[in-house]
Amino acid sequence: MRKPDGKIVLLGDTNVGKTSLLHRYMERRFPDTVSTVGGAFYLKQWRSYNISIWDTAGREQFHGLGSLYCRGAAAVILTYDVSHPQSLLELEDRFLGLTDTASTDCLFAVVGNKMDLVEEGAAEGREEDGPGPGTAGSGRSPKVPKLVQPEDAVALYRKILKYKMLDEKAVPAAEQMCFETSAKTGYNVDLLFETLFDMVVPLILRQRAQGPPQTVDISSRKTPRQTRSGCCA
Ligand SMILES: Nc1nc2c(ncn2[C@@H]2O[C@H](COP(=O)(O)OP(=O)(O)OP(=O)(O)O)[C@@H](O)[C@H]2O)c(=O)[nH]1
Ligand SMILES: [Mg+2]
Repeated sequence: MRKPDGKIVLLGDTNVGKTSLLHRYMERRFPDTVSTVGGAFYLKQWRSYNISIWDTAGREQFHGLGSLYCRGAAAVILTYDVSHPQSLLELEDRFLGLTDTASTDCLFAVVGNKMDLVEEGAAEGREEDGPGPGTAGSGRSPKVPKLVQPEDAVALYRKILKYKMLDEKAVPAAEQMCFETSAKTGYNVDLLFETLFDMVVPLILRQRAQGPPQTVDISSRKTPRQTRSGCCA
């Protein structure tokens, strides 16, 4: 298998729909899902580049793995559920810190999923393959109030930039990086992934131009003298 050229990671609380979004994009389906254990990835060829997309487990017990998956990531998709405000708060409290291991010029997308569930006309798009089985996904679910607004996602995006000490003018605008999606209907799912792929490609090219990461040749270093106590001098 060819080494991926770039990596995108999905993060967010359990049940927000990370696995479903990835299935919808890669397999064009909305299958029944089980809560993810650990993580899994898909490889997507985008133009001449291989991009790995990592699905992570949102459950607390797997939290420690998040920063491992984020290592060197070119983009992170922070996912919440538009009918569940706590899932947006969790992104800041529990998940943002995991991205410290991502690439220094990592891009961030903030994604509100399950738009089909909320009382708003926007996500009433055609279902690509009809309703599939599953709890929240089966049949026509009764609408619930939309409890997280796009402005809340934009506010989180600004907090991310502050946390990362990034200049707002040097990164994509919040409006470009905050999405509302439905894995069930497919609403905005292609837009989300393909916008990110296009943004990640220049990053890959930049990394290639800079060459491989600087390494230290430890074989050429002198062995430190040992002191009597056995410590290194
Ligand atoms: N109505 C609706 N249900 C969704 C949507 N996306 C996911 N679901 C449902 O929400 C539940 C959780 O979806 P998953 O994709 O497994 O959630 P997850 O974020 O991967 O959860 P973890 O793996 O535990 O972190 C499932 O019952 C899905 O069918 C959506 O866009 N609309
Ligand atoms: Mg999952």
